[in-house]
Amino acid sequence: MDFEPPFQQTWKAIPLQNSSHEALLTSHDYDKLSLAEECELPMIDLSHLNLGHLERDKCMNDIAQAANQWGFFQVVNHGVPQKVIKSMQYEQKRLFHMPFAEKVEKNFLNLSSNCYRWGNPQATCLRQFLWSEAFHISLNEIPTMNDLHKSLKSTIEAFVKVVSGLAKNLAEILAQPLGVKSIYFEENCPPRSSYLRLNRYAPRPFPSQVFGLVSHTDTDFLTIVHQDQVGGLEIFKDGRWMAVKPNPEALIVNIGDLFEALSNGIYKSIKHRVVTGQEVERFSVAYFYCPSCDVVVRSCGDEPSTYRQFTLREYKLQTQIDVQETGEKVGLSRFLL
Ligand SMILES: O=C(O)CCC(=O)C(=O)O
Ligand SMILES: [Fe+2]
Repeated sequence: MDFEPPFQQTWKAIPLQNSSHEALLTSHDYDKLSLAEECELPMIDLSHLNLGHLERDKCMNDIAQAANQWGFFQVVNHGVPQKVIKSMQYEQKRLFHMPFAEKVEKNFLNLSSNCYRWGNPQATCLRQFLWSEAFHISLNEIPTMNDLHKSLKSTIEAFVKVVSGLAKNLAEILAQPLGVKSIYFEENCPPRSSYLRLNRYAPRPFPSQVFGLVSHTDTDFLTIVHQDQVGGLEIFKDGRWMAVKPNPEALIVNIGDLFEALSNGIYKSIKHRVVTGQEVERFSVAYFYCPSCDVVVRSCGDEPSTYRQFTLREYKLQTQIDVQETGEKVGLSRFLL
């Protein structure tokens, strides 16, 4: 197990006020995590976009409705070949199962130094600790990735190629009812401004649940996620946490903060988190569809804007400050008018 980051030691080193780590694990706060009810996300069959006018319009309407009412939906017949998904899963597992000492090396894969992340260095209490590791890769960096891992690089390239096309299509469909010009994404989201995140959620060594990812919203226009069959993704809907039922055929799509701002709150960037399993590790890959850092995002439509305009650069900077000061991202509410 030389690939496993030292989760347990780091977790134990987090100072506690009045309780022991073991006592906290059996406390009410931790136990109630397991109560999330399972839900199936709205299902969109994208093959309907290629049928007649009526089916196409209904499909587009269903997408906009899901973005408005759930902020999350799943798509099938999405055009990402199973072969590409399978090799992504294979390469991802191989990557995370490399020795921890290599993964933390500065020039590992020839990616930027903060690309590999594990745990949560900023955690000031147990509930902020993450029992997971990730490679957060700017698409900008992929061409210069280390050729020592050729098959990983070519798999990432193949995956990104199809998923970025899907992200753009979905964004354009979502833009239509808002009256946002269909060229908007072509103009503002160059192919290399997006991100890919490979996630591994390590099995937790004790019975009570801990987070793989704490509650958050995504900082992008939209996210496309492929998760394996282990489960653990939860969304906050109608005042409670609901567990997303895995579907082997589907990709998950969720609205990010930038689309919520652009749509003036019509599409919802909702909170989600990942709870880890006890016996098995879980893998997921997320594609974050983003504009260039200096594009000004402003709300569309005739209604008074809920949020002031901002750039992604500004938004990320604010998030960094908030995380440093409070341990958490505050998000869109920082930009309320
Ligand atoms: O692992 C998942 O299912 C979700 C990942 C996620 O929310 C993220 O990377 O932002
Ligand atoms: Fe997320």
